[in-house]
Amino acid sequence: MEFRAIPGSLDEFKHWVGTIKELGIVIIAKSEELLPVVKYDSNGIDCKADLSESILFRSKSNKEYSSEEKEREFLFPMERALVSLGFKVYMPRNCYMDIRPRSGLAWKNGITILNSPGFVDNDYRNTVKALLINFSAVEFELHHGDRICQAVFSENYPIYIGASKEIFERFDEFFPSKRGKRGFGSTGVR
Ligand SMILES: O=c1ccn([C@H]2C[C@H](O)[C@@H](COP(=O)(O)OP(=O)(O)OP(=O)(O)O)O2)c(=O)[nH]1
Repeated sequence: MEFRAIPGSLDEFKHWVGTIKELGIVIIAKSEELLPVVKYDSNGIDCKADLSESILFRSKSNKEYSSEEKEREFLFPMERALVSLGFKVYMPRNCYMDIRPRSGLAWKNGITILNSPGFVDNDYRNTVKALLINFSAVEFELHHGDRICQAVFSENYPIYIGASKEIFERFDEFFPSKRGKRGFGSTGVR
């Protein structure tokens, strides 16, 4: 898989984006620290936990932990958490993205992706998220920026990757779609 840096400034990006739409995948992280880690020798990217976004927990425990300025959170045994990955993605038609567990976390800590593989629709424009579950008997400590899952694409397009808060926030203006920001059961069950 081929990775290329994208223009960082908003003006350059606006100019560039028109020509790229059918040619490649675009990943925009909210900040440099949340840029997914590119693995040149595979089709995957490692995605990081963004704890500055709220996490939706379903707790089975009565224990309470205070998180230190959202630098860390605890995932209790059998608890699930919807964790933001701090980036948005655009994919050309027919391409989709899978969110998959990391084997090391599953083996060492019992942490996996509950809806594995998570399916990111081609027209989804919100922050990509990971639905984690702790299948171990002890709580798991999660830190901001931890690599918690990996993403793979269904098609072999070049991947244009960069970090910009401004572009991240205005992402759906550049890549309008019918679904927009809706996901996670937005269409109900009937
Ligand atoms: O691991 C995941 C799974 C889904 N999503 C987002 C992108 C996806 O396009 C959207 C909807 O996912 P899916 O179609 O699997 O869920 P649904 O329950 O059918 O939701 P909807 O009714 O919104 O289609 O949620 C993620 O960010 N990560």
